Parts: sequence; C-alpha cells; structure tokens
Amino acid sequence: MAQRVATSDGAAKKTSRVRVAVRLRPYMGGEDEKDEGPCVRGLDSQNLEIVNWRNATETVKYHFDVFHDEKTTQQEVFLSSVKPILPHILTGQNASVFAYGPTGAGKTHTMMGSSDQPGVIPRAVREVFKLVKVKADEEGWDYSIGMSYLEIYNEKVLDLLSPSSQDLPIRENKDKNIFIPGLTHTTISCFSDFDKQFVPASLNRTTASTKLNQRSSRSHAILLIKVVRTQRAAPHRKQTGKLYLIDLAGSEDNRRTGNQGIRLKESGAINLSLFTLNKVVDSLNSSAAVRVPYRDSKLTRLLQDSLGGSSHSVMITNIAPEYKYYFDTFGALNFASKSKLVVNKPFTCETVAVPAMPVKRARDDHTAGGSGTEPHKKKQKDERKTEQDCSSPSSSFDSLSEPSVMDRLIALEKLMMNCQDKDKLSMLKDVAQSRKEIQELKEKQKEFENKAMLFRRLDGEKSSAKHEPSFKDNTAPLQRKQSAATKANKQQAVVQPLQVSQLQPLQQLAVVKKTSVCVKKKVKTISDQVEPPDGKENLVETGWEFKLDTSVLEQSRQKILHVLNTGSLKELKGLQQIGDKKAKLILGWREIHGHFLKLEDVLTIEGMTAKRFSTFMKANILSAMGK
Ligand SMILES: Nc1ncnc2c1ncn2[C@@H]1O[C@H](COP(=O)(O)OP(=O)(O)OP(=O)(O)O)[C@@H](O)[C@H]1O
Repeated sequence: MAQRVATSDGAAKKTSRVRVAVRLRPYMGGEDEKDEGPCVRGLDSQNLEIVNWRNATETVKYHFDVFHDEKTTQQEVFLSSVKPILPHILTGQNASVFAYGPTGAGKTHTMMGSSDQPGVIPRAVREVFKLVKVKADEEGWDYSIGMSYLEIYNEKVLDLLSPSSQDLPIRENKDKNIFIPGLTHTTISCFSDFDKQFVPASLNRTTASTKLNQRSSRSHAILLIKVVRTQRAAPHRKQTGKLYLIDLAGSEDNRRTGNQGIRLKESGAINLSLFTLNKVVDSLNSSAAVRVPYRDSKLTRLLQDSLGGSSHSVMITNIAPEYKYYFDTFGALNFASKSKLVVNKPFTCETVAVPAMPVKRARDDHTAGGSGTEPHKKKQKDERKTEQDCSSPSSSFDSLSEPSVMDRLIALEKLMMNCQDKDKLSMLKDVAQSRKEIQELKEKQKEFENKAMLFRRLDGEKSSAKHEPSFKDNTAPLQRKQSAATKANKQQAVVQPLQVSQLQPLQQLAVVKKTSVCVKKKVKTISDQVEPPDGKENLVETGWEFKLDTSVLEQSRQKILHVLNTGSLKELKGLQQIGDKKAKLILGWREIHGHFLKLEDVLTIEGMTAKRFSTFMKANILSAMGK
C-alpha cells in the first residue's frame, strides 16, 4: 500500500522551489572567427550580466541561486549545486538535476564530463553509494539501488540499456507517478557496477557533428537512480526515492547549426520539446489556473515530477560566452529566471507492510533463536507478499475468505492495544484503509467471478459441442503440416508451433488419440483461433479438441505464466496473440500490480475479452507444448 506521508521534517505540505544555477563555459572562439570577446560575464557567486542587444553600452543583470564562472571546476559545481539534494532520495523522496542550455554550451560536459574531469552523473552516483553505506551501517534499514537509462530521440522513448528496444510508452499510475513499462531496470551494487552499465549505454546515445558542436547530443538523456530502503523491524516500512539526472539536448538556431535533412528533423523535435518545456514553466508560473501542457511532449511528460511535481529539483543552465551565442544565451537566461519561480511539493513515497500473523511470527522467530539474517529474510518475503496482496486485483482471488486482510486487521488492532495514543491515530487510519481495501477487493472479486463464469460458460458450450476424439494416431500432425504447408496462406504462420520440429513432443506428450479424418478440421480450427471471423466463435471452440494430459497441460500453463511474470517486452511479444501493444499493457500491469497469480488474471488487462483469452490460451498452450 503506497501512500503519501509527511516529508522528512514532518511538514506534510512543505514546498521546495526549483534551484537554478548558471554555469558559464570558458571562451572558445575559433581561429577563423573574429575575436569579439565575451558578451556575458559574472559579477559574483550569484549575479551576472549580459550586453543589452538594444543598446550595447548597457547590460542586463540576472540573479540566480548560484553562478558558476568559467573557472569553476566540476567538483565545485557538484558540491554546491547537486550534493545537497542527494540525501532526500534516501528517505523516499525524489530529486532531479537537469542541464539546460543552447547547443555547445557545456551541458554534456557538466553532466557526464570526461575520465579526467568527471561530471555530475558519476559524482552523484558515487555519492549515493557513499550515503547508503553510512546510513546502512548506522540504521536498521536495508538498501537496494537500481538504474534505468533512456533517451528521447525524435519524440521516441528509447531504452539505452537495451538499445534494440522500440519506442516505449509513458504511463501514470494511480498515485500519479510517471513510469515507463518495459524500461530496463538493473540493480547495481557498487559504483563500478554502475560504470559497467552506464559507459557503454552512453555510447548508444544519439550524437552527431553540427557546425556548433562536433559531438552534439541529438537527444535528451535521462538517467534514473532508484534507491529502495526497507526497514528491518516492524512495521517494515519501505521507501522509494528516485534521482533523475538529465542531460537535455540543446536548443538550436538552424541558421547557424547548418542543419539539414535528418539533423534538421532532429532539431525540430528538440526545439519543439524545449518550447513545450517553456510553456510548462509559463503555465506553472501563471497566477491563473491554466492547464499545464505536460502531455504536449515526451520530455515534459517525463519531467512532470521535476517541474511543479514532487521532486527536489536543480536546473543547471549552461551558457556560452561568445557573441555568436548571444540570442541563445539571452533566451536561456530568461528561461532560467522564470524556472526559479517554479515550486515543487516533495513528499515521501512509502509503503507500509503489516505482517500477516505478527503474533505467530514473533514466536517463530523466538523459537528459531535466529539473531538476524534468517528471520529478517523471512520478514522481507512476507512483506513482498503483503504488498502483492493489497496492490494486485488478482490477489482478490486469494482473499475469497479474506484471511490475509482479516489477519492484517487483527494484527493492527493487537498492535493498537500496546501503543501510545498518537500512534493509535495512525493505526486507526490503517484499519480504515484496510476496511476500504476489503470493500474494493470484494468488488473486484465479483467482477472477476462474472468474467470467470462467462469464460466457463463459453468453455462448457464448446466442450458439449464435441464428442469424438480428435486424433487417432501420432502421425497426423506431421501430415497435416506437410499438407497444410503446401497450401501456403497466412494460416501457416499461426500453426507454426505445430510444425515438424516442434510437433514431436506434442504428439508424444499430449495427444491421446487422433484420426486422419480430423486432421483437416484441426488445421482449419487452429488457424481460426488466431483470427476468428466475427460471429464464428464456434469455429474457434471446435479447434480445442485435444485430449491433453493434465500434467502436460499444467506444465504449459506454468510456462506461459512464467513468461507473463518475468518476460521482457521482446519475450512477451514472443507469446502467441501478443503484439507490441498487448505486451506493453502486460508490462504496465506488472508495474502496477506485481505478479499474475494465475493465467486468468490476464483477463483484467485492457481489451482482453474472454474470447481473446480463450484463443490466447489455446495458441500458447500448443506452442508451449510444441517447444
Ligand atoms: N566548463 C567547461 N570547461 C571546459 N570545456 C568545456 C566546458 N564546458 C563545455 N566545454 C567543452 O565545450 C564543448 C561543447 O560542450 P558540450 O558538448 O558539453 O555541449 P552541449 O551543451 O552538451 O552541446 P549539445 O547540446 O550540442 O550536445 C565540448 O568540447 C566541451 O568539452
């Protein structure tokens, strides 16, 4: 049960303004350019000025949280602008650092750096490991750290840790958290673990040479570091903090970049998303209640948390001092100025897992005499289970008699007997929440039962329609394969799992009897399973005439369930009847609800009707057995 709880200092509605730092890169006038000197300069650690384009004898002054001049080192930028927000992610809050600015102004240098001058990203990750080590030593929490890495290229979300992946969808869960189903998330146990993943993945990022930057980033890159900490003792609180480290692509004036063709298209996508970012900031600053156009670009949708959301955010605006960048610099400074007015509302993302049978466990622990590791592992396992129970609608099948929820209520009430008044209030809230959950589970259960009934009815109609055994010998499917294959049509692809090399195990294991007479019928019905013509459900059903060995059937069901629960996007798409859209929906479902407890849970996925489910099952059982 994830819930918003008060921020770490106890102020439930504490706000946090976006901190804005500006970093000026060193002057790098090329040999072929006339040396006009810089158009911008720093005044002190917070102020700078830029020549006024309307009147060159005047300057325009700006004030920011921090100004980093051209001599500022990578270490100084990290210490003053980034390090202070990192501890938040160890207490279940989110933090974001993003580098903004024109192309060639030093964003990638600031975020990535080089091996001799590492930037914000490697320094921040190192620091997170350091903080975790200190905390884990002194407190009763277990920590785990994971990473994801993506780029937004031409309005497509691409997984940099799995470069062959396609455009990934962006979703929002019921707690308003943005997430990306199918995005790789890898656990990392130390900095070198991170480095091993990050360095090659960064090379997957799209870069190209433009007139203004030899190695210009053509995409927005977003690195996510997720820290999950779990309390060892009851009530086993679990907090999830996320750190977003974002290297934006630079705004580009295509009269000067010399972009054409594909570079121009990339540039269009970059400028459009940055323009939307501008609109988002304008809307957030507007006193009128206007719609914030987060959904107008992938970038703003993903940054929703960082701007006007729940994050502690730092924006590092990179600017270049040369005159040729004048208008870009001017625009970036104005954007930075208004961004510092944006206010976020960070909160702690926390899950509380109440042990199902605390009294029994206390005795178990005691009798086991275990000091630390074993009981602790057990608690973690229980906690995962409890979370599944309350988050997954499918778990309502398991709670038909509601023992787990009732146990939780009893446990809570027992705990309340022994606790202080102030704790009682929050316990009471938990009880109320649990009662609400029971109600919701009951409603869901009813829904599922209706679906299951419909499904059973369809199955019943189908089986009563058949009397004769399907096959009478073991060779027919091979013959079928030969004869059906010669009549090339799209049905062949459908029956592929039953082709020569795969049929043998199916025949041996699953088919009891078959007749050559039935073979033709079978070819028709199996192919019909994939694309049943409207109103011909009977045809679909008549294909399901195998007499299967129950243990083989069960094995196949388990195989399918395993893929549904652990399969990557690609593996899910490898299932029969699952295309790109369905595979993403499955990943999304898993992200929200956890595991499929039984295959019938698939019925709760959007667009999965009883008929489709029936077809899905048959095609995959045949396929699984064939393999
Ligand atoms: N503070 C700095 N000190 C030294 N060199 C810098 C600094 N900032 C940037 N540079 C250099 O300037 C060049 C352009 O920087 P970088 O590639 O980081 O720009 P960018 O803003 O990421 O550009 P784009 O948006 O096109 O990717 C690089 O050669 C980089 O090494």
